[in-house]
This record gives sequence, structure tokens and C-alpha cells, in this order.
Amino acid sequence: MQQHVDRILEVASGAIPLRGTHQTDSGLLIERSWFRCVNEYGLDPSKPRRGRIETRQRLRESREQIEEYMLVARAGMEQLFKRVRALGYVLLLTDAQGITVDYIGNDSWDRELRNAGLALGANWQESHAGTNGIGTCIAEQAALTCHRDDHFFSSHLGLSCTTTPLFGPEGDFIGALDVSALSSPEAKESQHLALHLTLLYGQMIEDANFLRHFRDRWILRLGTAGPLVDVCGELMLAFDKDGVVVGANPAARRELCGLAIATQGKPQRDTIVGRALDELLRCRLDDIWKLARSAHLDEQTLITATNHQVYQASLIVPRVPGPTAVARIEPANDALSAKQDFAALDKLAGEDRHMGRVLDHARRLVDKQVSILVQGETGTGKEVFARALHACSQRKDMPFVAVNCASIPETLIESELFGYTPGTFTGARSRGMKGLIQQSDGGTLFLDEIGDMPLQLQTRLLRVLSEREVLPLGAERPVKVALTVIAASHRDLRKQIAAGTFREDLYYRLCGATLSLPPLRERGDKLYIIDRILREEAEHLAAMTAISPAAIDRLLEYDWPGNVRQLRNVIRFALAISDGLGIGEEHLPPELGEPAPSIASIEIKAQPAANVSANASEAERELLATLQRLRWNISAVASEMGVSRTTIYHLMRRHNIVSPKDRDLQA
Ligand SMILES: Nc1ncnc2c1ncn2[C@@H]1O[C@H](COP(=O)(O)OP(=O)(O)OP(=O)(O)O)[C@@H](O)[C@H]1O
Repeated sequence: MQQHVDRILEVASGAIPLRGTHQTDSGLLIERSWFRCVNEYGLDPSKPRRGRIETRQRLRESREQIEEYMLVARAGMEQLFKRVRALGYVLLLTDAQGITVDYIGNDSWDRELRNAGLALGANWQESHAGTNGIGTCIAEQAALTCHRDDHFFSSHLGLSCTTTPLFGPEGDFIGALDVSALSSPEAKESQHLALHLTLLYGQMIEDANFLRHFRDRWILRLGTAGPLVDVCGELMLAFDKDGVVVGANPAARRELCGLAIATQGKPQRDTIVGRALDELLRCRLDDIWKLARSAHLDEQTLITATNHQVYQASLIVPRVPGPTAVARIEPANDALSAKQDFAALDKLAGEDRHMGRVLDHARRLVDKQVSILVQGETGTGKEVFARALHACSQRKDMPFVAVNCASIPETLIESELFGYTPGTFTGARSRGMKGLIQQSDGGTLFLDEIGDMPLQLQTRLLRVLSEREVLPLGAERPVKVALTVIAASHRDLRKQIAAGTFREDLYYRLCGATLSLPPLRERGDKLYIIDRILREEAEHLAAMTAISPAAIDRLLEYDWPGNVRQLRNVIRFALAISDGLGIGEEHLPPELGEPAPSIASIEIKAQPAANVSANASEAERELLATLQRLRWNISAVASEMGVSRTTIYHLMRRHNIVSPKDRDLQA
């Protein structure tokens, strides 16, 4: 026992290098976990902790969130159990937090299994259970076997646990499938078969979930086992009639985005949804439609665009008949229908590569029933963009309902979103109200600042999104809604997930595709935006659209921390104070580095410099003194005075202050 403790402490102290030879090697994963347990969670291998069993209430909540997934997983577990029962294994299914939500075991060992923590409600998170199959699989999001003395605590030394992560149809991490034995032979190799079976059934569960989730879509299966592709395609891509990907299984996300190595087997999100099949595979869309008709094997091979792998391909037809099925007979030649009007999206950008890509993806995603997450700094135009997506969609005549999750008081947000029935409240609200979600029925629900939504409401929203129905406060029956959600945030939601303030499962529900708007300072089409806003604002004020070249330069040079919103405000301000006769430099507000007022407002801190004329203003003296003190480093002076570099140059010109270097040059 002491030897086991010493070994862990030695590895955790960094005294010996980690022994694994490959990133996915179980040995390396185990040692990394020991390192985490000691150094991050402060666990002591000589002081085992009692297993944690969650309350029934907590277990119920966990199960409710993954009901659909559990249904499919249960069927897979039953099949797997038939194969491993005789070998003394039990099966566990956990959620993403390591809580055992389903379990198949042998009743006759019930007590021993419970004592070992192999029971419903057991929480296997590494941070308190130490290194173990489930906890470490979750931390690493990779399959592994945690065999006997791989475990951190001596109380688990008899166990052998083999676990694989499970990912949902939208690439989200859902939980883990575990095959465990109370006792097993010494050699870890004895668990090879358990590992292969766990991987196989894990993939079957993921695939079944995927097929179920995308049952009304076309699905392309790609496999390397020749004619077996129909029954065991390794890569699966769900796509629409225009050949745009709407979903991909973990293997497809890894293979087709060329990201397999960098991510230790974690499937990548956001890089594949919204892309065209003919970008990912070396073929035309027509070749894909031909698959539906061809009977010859050689016509059914496709080659990937990134790593040139050859795959056997087969096509699964949507189960729900409808417009998508018609497309099989008359496939669209062009990915985007020429008739569709994208004017609202087109006018959002000029010649900017980043925005060009975003708009290209947006055009493909309109009407694809993929939830979109728009990210970008404040004022970059997330709401404007969401409205444009709505305006270009078939839902354009239905309501666009914008909800700012940060500005509705927490006490009201629930009733505002979900509504309430008559009599739920007293007083003015007694008549009942349709919630904002219901008001968006058939249209678009725009959830702005989604990162500010309270956690408890995130849980309710998650339910609405999965079940497509709302239960107003006080109501007994839920109401169905045709929901299309666009969410937006200027926060980094992944950081919020890590901090525990944003639900990971909700994040994955919301970001079928993530589109990031660039900050204005990085856009190459500033001139286009200035021109557009100037025209719009001038029309509004019945003013002239004239603007001096110097003023344009100033607008182009500025950093725009408030992005397009700030630009619009600046133009509106300038038009107003120019009396509608055209904008000059002098009409721009002080924050852009205004000539006289800005220097007058600079706080005077230094003594006047000796070589400044007697008539010089105090501000002038201050500027010169600062320039001299900071050795004519304009950036340092600008930063000390809290103005831009442009303003400093401007002030120097205005007061005829010339740096020694320039004076030498002039001489
Ligand atoms: N592409 C654009 N063309 C013209 N005006 C724009 C554009 N994008 C944004 N704006 C203007 O900027 C202002 C802010 O836009 P919007 O509210 O969409 O930003 P946001 O990113 O949602 O901001 P926040 O994060 O603060 O909610 C709006 O007044 C809008 O008129």
C-alpha cells in the first residue's frame, strides 16, 4: 500500500517523467490524473475519502436533462451487458458531471457493488473520488482503462474500470459509458477486450442518437469496411438539400476538420456545421445525390479534402417526407438558391474577409433549423446581424422577439420568458400573459446577453429547447412552440462554463453554429461602414452627407472600443453639431482626439518647461514637459495623458512643437 502511495507522490511531484508514450495511452492519462489529484484537488492518496452518493432529487434532475440520450443508451447497455455479464462486469452510464444516472449490475453482489461505489447516484468526479475510470475519462474526454493500482485511493485498488466518453449529436459532451469489474486479473492487458467492447458500444450509442436526432435529414455515412458501410459507417454527416452540413458525429468532426491529433480525441465543434459537403469532400454535390441511385461499389467512393482518405459512402434518406425528399429527385445545383433574397445580410459588410466568411456561413444557415450563437464585442452588431438573418429567412413575416437577458430584472425574467396563466398573480398582472418565448412562435427568438441568464432559468430554457414546448407559470399543460433561437453574447461562454456560471449542455444546444463578428478596429471595410451609416443618419436628420478627408482619416485611425455602435453615435453627434452642412474634423467628439478642447482639459501636473514662450498656455507647457520627460516617445506620452497618439501629433503641430529628431531632419 505504502509503495502505491509513494509511486503516486513521486509522479505528482514531477520527480519522474510521465511514462506514457502517446497522448491517448492510458498510462499517460492515469499519471496526468495523479498529478491533478495531488496538485490541483489537494487529495492525499493515503487518506481515502468516502464515496459520494447524490440525493434522489439531484439524480432526478440529472436524468431529466438527458432523458432522450438515456433511452438510447439503455438499449445499448442491455446488449453490452449480455456480452459481459458472465465475465463479472457491471455497466454504468454517467452524465457529464460523473453522476451515475443508469446502471446494470448483478443483484447478488449488490452490497459489494454499493460499497465500491458502483451504484446509481454515485458521483465519480476526479476532484473527490481521485483517479478512476469515469472521473479521468471525463477530465480527459478520452477512453481509458483504470486498472487496479491505477486508482488513486487504496479503497478502489481491486477495481478495473474501462470507460469511454459519449458525445451528443451536436458534438456536446454528454457523459460516459463504463464497464467495471470488482476484481480482475493482475495484468492490465486482460482488459483489452473490455476496452474494445466499450468503444464499440459507445460508438453505437452515439450513432443511434445521431440517427434519431437527424432522422428528418439526409445522412451521408462514410466507412472503410467496404460494403459494410451501410451497417457500420464510421463518419456520419447530416446535411440539407443544399448540401450544407447541419450535424456531424465525433469521428466526422475529427477526420474532416483535420483536427484529430491536436485535441486528444475530443471532437471539435463549430468548424464543420454550416460548411458545404463539396468543401469537405473532393466531389460535387451531384456526386452525393448519385449515391442514392447507384448500385455499383466503385461509384460509391468519396475522398476527403483535408487528408485525402478514401471512404466507401452510403446515403440515408430523410425519414420524414417533405421538401427535402423532393430535392433528391431534383437536387439544387447551386448550394444557395438564386431566388433567395439575402439583401439584409449583404448590406452588413463591404470588403472584409472575416465578415465575408461570416456572411457566407450565415446565408447557408438561414432556414436550416440550426441554433446560432453570435459572439462579438459589445456594439459589433450582433442584434443587427440576428435581425438580418431573420429578415432573410422564410420566417421573415413572423415575429422577431428580442430578449435582453441582462436587462430584465431577475425577478421578472421567468414570467417574461415563460408567461403566466390568469390568476397566477394578483393585481394588474392577474389577466395572464403570453411569455416572450411563445410570442416568438414561428418566428425568431433572439436571446441577447445569454451569458447573463441566471442558472436556474438556464435549466428551464434547456428544457424548452429540447422539448420545444413551454409551461407558463401556473399552467398545467405545456404549450408547443415552433422555436428558432439565435443567442448572442460578448462574454466568453466557455470561460463561464469553466467557472460554473453557464450550463455546458445549454451552450451546446445554443451553438449549433457559432458565428463571431470582428471588432470594428480589425475590419477592412471601415470606409464602407462609415459611408453607410453617414447616409442613413444624414437622411434621418435631412443633413448633407459631405465629410472632409481629414475627418475620414480620423475616423479610420480611431480604435473604436465601442465598435459600430460608437461609430454611429459619433456620426450622429458630428452631423448634429455641424448644422447639417457637412462634417469636418472640428465636429468630431473629444474622444477621437479633438484639437483645442482636449488639450485644455488635460490636467496640469508638471512645471512649465524653460524653453516655452511666455505666452504659451499651461496646456502647451504641460505637453512639452511631458514630451521631454518621456524622451519624445509619443506612445508613452499619449498613454500618460490618456489620449490617442494622433491627438498628440495633432497638438504638437498646432503648437508648433517639433521633436529634436525632426528638427535635425529639417535642418
Ligand atoms: N453592420 C452594421 N451596419 C450599420 N450599423 C450597424 C451595423 N452593426 C451594428 N450597427 C449599429 O450599431 C449599433 C449596435 O448594434 P447591436 O445592438 O446589434 O450591437 P450588439 O453587438 O448586439 O451590442 P451589445 O453587445 O451591446 O448588445 C446599432 O445601433 C446599429 O445601428
